[in-house]
Amino acid sequence: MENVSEKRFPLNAKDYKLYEEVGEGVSASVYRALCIPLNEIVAIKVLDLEKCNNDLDGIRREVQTMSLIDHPNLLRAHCSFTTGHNLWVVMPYMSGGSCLHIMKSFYPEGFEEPVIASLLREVLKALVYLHFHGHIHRDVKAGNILIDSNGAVKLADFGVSACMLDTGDRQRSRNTFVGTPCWMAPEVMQQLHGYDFKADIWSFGITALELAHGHAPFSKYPPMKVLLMTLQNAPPGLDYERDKRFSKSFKDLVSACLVKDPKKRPSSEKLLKHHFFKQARSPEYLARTILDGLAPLGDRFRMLKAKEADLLVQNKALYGDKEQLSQQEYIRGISAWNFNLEDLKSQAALMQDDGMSNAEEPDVTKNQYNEVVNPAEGISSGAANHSDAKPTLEKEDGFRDEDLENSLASFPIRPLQALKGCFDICEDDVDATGQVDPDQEIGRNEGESSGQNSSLPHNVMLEHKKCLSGSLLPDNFNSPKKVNGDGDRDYVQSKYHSERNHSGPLLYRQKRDTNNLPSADDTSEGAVIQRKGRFKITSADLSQKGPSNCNFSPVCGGPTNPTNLNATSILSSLQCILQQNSMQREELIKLIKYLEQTSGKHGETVEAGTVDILQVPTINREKELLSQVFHLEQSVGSLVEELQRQKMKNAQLEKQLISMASKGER
Ligand SMILES: Nc1ncnc2c1ncn2[C@@H]1O[C@H](COP(=O)(O)OP(=O)(O)OP(=O)(O)O)[C@@H](O)[C@H]1O
Repeated sequence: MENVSEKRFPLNAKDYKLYEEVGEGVSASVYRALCIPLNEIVAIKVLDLEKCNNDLDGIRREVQTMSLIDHPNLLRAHCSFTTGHNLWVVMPYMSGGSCLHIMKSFYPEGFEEPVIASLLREVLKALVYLHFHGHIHRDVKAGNILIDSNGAVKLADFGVSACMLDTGDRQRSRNTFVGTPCWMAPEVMQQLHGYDFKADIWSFGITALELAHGHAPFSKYPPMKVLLMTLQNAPPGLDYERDKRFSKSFKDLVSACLVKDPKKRPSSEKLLKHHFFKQARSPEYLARTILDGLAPLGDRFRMLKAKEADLLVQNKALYGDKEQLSQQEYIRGISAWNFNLEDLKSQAALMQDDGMSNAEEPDVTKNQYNEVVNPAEGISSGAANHSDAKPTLEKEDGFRDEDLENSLASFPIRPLQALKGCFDICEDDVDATGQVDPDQEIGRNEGESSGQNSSLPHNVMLEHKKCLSGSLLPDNFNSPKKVNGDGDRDYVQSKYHSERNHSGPLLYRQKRDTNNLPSADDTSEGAVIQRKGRFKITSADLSQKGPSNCNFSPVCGGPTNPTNLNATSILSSLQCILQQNSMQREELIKLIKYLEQTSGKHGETVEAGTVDILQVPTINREKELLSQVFHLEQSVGSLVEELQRQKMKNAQLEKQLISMASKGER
């Protein structure tokens, strides 16, 4: 590996003496160390390559970026090399640690404005440089703003940075899902049109709020909720009332960055000219103000770690391992947030009930709607001036149930697919087309009516659901179109009436078939002779014979003029009844078998009883259906006869017309 610094840093582990740990990330631990030959204190980031989930490309990218950059506000690597299964990245030691650590230890309520301005200006300079060279940092946050003993500020962590120019076609926007949820721009979450440098400007705005409050907006929420809130709520901002201590220019800066439409965000270059930065001071000022009297970084890190461990134990009792672990990573502000679909689902489920009682962040969102634009100064605070802020009614927590539902319905498809490459997504849940597993759909749609009998095995449950839902015909039987809305309502009604008129399922089928009526031009069954309502008589029907005069109401579910029906539809109805009958039998037999098996342990009595109960109605129903079939056959015959008569009448009329016409010509 190369050595990129002017000084030649050795590429051998034995030339370094590792001291205490001073930081920890997802895949790395950072140590204070001594470079023995140069007698210089350095920081060494030790990455366990075996734990990096084969993301060697990402690591190579980080190291490359760290080596190539050359800007006083960017943390540059002295050198890097592998030792055993670890990668060591040697870099300048930033003894102040990260802004996040400093806030956690001494400024839990955030920094004063001049400090924030001084820090942010340095970060912005780094972003101007990165963006100019085609890089998006993608992980701008207080945890990645490091300070050295002199108050020099450096933006660190290129673990997730991306080069906009690193593909052959010089793509203009990225399509990957990286970053830390709280700081992540909405377009990065959405994955609709990719994203660009402006994603860093959003994160920069969130970082500004983080430095002002001591934590990022929504940081108390589970990641899934953060995603939804970022996408749906008005952008967070400085509150007119709560943040009185901050200037209007600061509020303006934040609201300029936190606009959902990336095009409306200023570039880093433009932002650097913002009047907010007029109050930025020198590194010495920072050193004097926020570093003075701080304990050594290693000690602070140890204390914070112990604090987090306590929190972990407390949370364990409350949430259980999994939830609490992701929260813990979250609290630490780790970038490569490792979630999977199941986590998201369970977090989404938690959201519905948690009441958000311990939430403090929603105030920000809620208050945004109360914020007033100050026309005199042309400055607004918070979301009031965000064109994309939605002035809808919200719950106290700033979160709307309908929105949550809508979002849950739409959200998982695209972002989660995009996430597939980056995180551990359960493949089974979303197929390649983004379709939901039909089995799951069945469970979701029919679960309520079926009462979710969990004691039955899955295959029996599905069959059983069909029985309970009225029609024993499969949904797509003879009718590929699914009936929605009123069609379903009719179906539901029919199932309750099916015992009385024995026409439930058939009625349903007839109704469904109306969705599939051929168009006026459809002549597949012969030319249309007569059309009444949804029925038609075609020339093909006229060739058939049979007895006349019958009543079709049991089949059609209501009084119907038999001349309105054609023989084809009646025959298909008869076939339908027969098929339905045999399917009913099959399913009943399956149920009986299942009950026989499961009740085996209860002995003979139960088994015999079960069969009796189920067999009696089956036999009765079969008889009724057979007699219906007989009636229907008669009806078909009479209809065909009637049609024949009409046909003859027509022929006679036609003859008369022809003879009258020929007389008229003469
Ligand atoms: N050069 C340094 N000097 C002092 N402390 C450092 C240095 N580099 C990193 N740290 C500390 O170590 C922590 C973790 O480092 P880093 O962010 O590079 O790891 P990571 O695995 O990329 O973490 P994350 O993904 O959470 O950003 C930092 O938050 C910081 O507190």
